[in-house]
Amino acid sequence: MLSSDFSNLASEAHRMTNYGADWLHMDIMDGHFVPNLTIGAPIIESLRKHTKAYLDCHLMVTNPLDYVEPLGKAGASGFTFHIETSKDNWKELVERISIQGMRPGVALKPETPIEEVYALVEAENPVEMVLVMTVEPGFGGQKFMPEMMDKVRILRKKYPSLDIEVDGGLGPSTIDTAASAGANCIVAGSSVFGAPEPAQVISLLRNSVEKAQQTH
Ligand SMILES: O=C(CO)[C@H](O)[C@H](O)COP(=O)(O)O
Ligand SMILES: [Fe+2]
Repeated sequence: MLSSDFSNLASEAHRMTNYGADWLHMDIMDGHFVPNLTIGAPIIESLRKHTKAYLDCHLMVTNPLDYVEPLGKAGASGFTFHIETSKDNWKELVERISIQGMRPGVALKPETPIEEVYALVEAENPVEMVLVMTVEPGFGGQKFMPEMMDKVRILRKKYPSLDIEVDGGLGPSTIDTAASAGANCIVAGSSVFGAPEPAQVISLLRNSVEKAQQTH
């Protein structure tokens, strides 16, 4: 939703779910962890009144713990924090996210090694999704980094049933690379919002993932 018209968020959300989107990816940025500022819990709360869609919140903030309760109460569905901000308190974070009824996920920046998330996937209270950033976090419309696919391949081999999300620069020209590496949750902002027929792009992305899953 980073590429949506923020002044018409509810109608943009309806537009995307009608076009076939399964989830709405909500980029929460604090102007500190990343040099951009977007939305927070009040806007998620407002949007929740207009849609039943899964709100997949991606926390690009320095203190994700501060956002758990507000976002849980606002009706967020998934809460994905960055490992770079949470090396010392991820266990507490995951536990509190689950208590708030949200699905915990962990994200990693391009320069962060994949090994840093293994403990979170293997924990007693594990994260349920790993988000592999395929651009530097902060802005939409950047170029996909194919070299991040090594991380996706390693994760898919190690954890066959894990949800692996890729985020940044995904669209018709990059989806096959991500899908064949093993990604099954695809975030697409500019390629969908910028398309003359967004429904066609969404269906192309889905088909690519389903085809790759059949051949795995
Ligand atoms: O987390 C993000 C940026 O930090 C966005 O989710 C991501 O960039 C999606 O936008 P696009 O598809 O335009 O690259
Ligand atoms: Fe994102």
